[in-house]
Amino acid sequence: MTTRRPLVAGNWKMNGLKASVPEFRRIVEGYDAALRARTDLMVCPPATLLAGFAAAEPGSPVGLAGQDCHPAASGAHTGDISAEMLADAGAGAVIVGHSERRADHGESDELVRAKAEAARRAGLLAIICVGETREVREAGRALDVVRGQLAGSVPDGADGENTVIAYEPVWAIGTGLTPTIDEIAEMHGAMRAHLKERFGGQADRIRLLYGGSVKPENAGEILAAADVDGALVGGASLEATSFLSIARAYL
Ligand SMILES: O=C[C@H](O)COP(=O)(O)O
Repeated sequence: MTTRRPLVAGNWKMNGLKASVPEFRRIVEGYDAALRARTDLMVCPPATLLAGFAAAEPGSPVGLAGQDCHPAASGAHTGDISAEMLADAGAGAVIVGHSERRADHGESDELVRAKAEAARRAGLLAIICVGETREVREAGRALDVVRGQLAGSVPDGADGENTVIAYEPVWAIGTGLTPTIDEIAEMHGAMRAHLKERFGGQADRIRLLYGGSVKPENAGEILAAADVDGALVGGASLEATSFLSIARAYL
């Protein structure tokens, strides 16, 4: 049986200023030997803070990640940031295809896949997000829709070293609502089965995170669900205390 090392990643979204450096430091200080032995920890700050966080804690065991990247390495793309730039700023990973980007910027599966390929080109771990809307779940089509997103968004050659998948039901993000543990396990099992059809044994090495209203109060139950290899945390990652408390569910 393959052992997957858990990953707890904090997506700060469009939150944080230079004044947030001490909060990041508290996360680094709280990532003690016991936690390090059990789980990877990562913070995904706004791009403006990446280099500052990296400089504030050089060599930190807490990973840093971007929240998006352009498919191209460089060029005339005003306002965009490439995977290479994120790597240069100190990131080791990048989130692609978050539902907020799919909704706010009309990102398609094809574009998300190109971004994941760009992440690999730059040597970054791609955290590829998928997840259904409330309407889709209520219509009983959640599994099919997420399988379709995986088929379209995950590049060929994905493996445990270059890819993490985050299942984030759109209706659970920032709402305090979560699927039942059975629903989470069902979805993660379906995602694993889909990845196995395409990638064979490598699928057992790809970590599947759950995201959507993960809090210290529900982390223990969610992180113990079958085929859940960690969490992508939004709001509760902004404070070191709550973020670390979620990671401590692994102790
Ligand atoms: O990327 C993180 C997710 O969108 C979850 O956000 P949330 O924990 O605030 O619900």
